Amino acid sequence: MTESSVHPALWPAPRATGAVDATVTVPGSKSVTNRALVLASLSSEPGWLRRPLRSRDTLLMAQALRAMGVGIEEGVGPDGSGEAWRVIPAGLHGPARVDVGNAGTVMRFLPPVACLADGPVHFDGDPRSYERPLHGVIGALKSLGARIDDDGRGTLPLTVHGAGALDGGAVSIDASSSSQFVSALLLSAPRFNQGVEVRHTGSALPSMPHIRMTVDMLRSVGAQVDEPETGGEPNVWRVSPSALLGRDLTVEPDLSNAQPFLAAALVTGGRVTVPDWPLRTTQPGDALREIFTAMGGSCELTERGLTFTGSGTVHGIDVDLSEVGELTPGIAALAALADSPSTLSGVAHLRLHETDRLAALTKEINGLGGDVTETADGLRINPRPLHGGTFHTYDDHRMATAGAIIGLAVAGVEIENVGTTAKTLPDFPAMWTGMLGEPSGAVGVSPGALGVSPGRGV
Ligand SMILES: O=C(O)C1=C[C@@H](OP(=O)(O)O)[C@@H](O)[C@H](O)C1
Ligand SMILES: C=C(OP(=O)(O)O)C(=O)O
Repeated sequence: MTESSVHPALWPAPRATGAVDATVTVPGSKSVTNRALVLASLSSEPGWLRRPLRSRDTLLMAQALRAMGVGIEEGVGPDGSGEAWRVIPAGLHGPARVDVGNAGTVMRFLPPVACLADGPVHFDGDPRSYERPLHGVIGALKSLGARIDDDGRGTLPLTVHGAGALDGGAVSIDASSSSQFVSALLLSAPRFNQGVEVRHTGSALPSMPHIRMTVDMLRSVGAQVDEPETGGEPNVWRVSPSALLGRDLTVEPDLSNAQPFLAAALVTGGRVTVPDWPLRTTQPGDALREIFTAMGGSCELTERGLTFTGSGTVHGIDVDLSEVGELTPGIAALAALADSPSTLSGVAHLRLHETDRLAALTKEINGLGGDVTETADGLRINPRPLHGGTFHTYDDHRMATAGAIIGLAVAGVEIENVGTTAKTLPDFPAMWTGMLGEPSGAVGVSPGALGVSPGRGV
């Protein structure tokens, strides 16, 4: 959690004075877009990616793959509907330079791809990328036959000396600090000479839905995957060597980015509809239906999408978020506005996300008068009346959206560097004010409609 010395403009988080009633079209999933880009680049034929997310993380992924020789062109999709990317695989080349920014998916998914390039690929990124764990990927690739120059700390920067191919085979890793280590090795494995067998040997593995997403997407392009959830050995994933198919894939809306909008319905006792919410998905954000229902709302999922309705009161919750860690900042924000205490557990690994999210949430919510305590693996949150103030984001998109949720109910919250939402949701400020019914922040909903519960601090 490093506070930047330069403070980009403060964004006055708009306060809701009534129940929201909005339909919010949420852009594509970061996790699906970046997996699809990698798989399409490794395929043996061109493919289409419709409604891809265009945000910092996905543009960095596209730029990196282009730097290695992949064609990624703008198009309108095979049936003429909607914006799309046409991905044209090619022999992967080095020398190349990859800027990972602070994207976990780019820094973890691409070193295995770079092993297949025919020259050196240098990886660098934001200062925070030097602190985020990469040891599982670096160590595994070295033991599978790769030559990597790194400084031995298990982080960036590094250079992968691609040899045009990688042996692959069996490897053991400790992925308790990030599920992305497992996903990274599986995604490129069909192109390794012997495929891969990845065995997780550490303590609990976080973010299992994201590993399911990797397995599902690999299977959808023709890869053969054996894994624990379909009868395989616990904590072991095997991918056989094979060619991959080019596909025409439409990216689902990012359900984790739907979180702040659904939260607005919960906080204001309003209603928000997210069109195209998938009926079946591996995205962890789908768990919001259950979590936010437990926190006081109700939802209806139809072919059209998800409609979530708040009751006007936010309840505290005791919940293990290990499977859905990226939802923690938004849930913590709601918990600070609730009518009873909350305990969020299973998310120690969030200390190594975009920032140390447990420290950042504690400091910023307490800075507004809250009562948040860090535990060994999460947060304990006692709701208290909050007051306005600056909510720092530490270059973390989900800190910015968490602050905006609090700002709905607390006057005078100002978000420092709301632009950091560009990591996965570049239009967030406009979408937020649009949801609230005003183009620029002042919210003109009739007063009195906002159900106020004791702990909310409004
Ligand atoms: O594979 C993915 O797309 C992701 C996996 C998770 O990472 P961790 O397992 O490191 O938490 C998640 O938090 C991140 O936002 C996206
Ligand atoms: C942890 C996250 O991102 P990353 O892909 O950079 O790990 C996140 O989006 O919450």
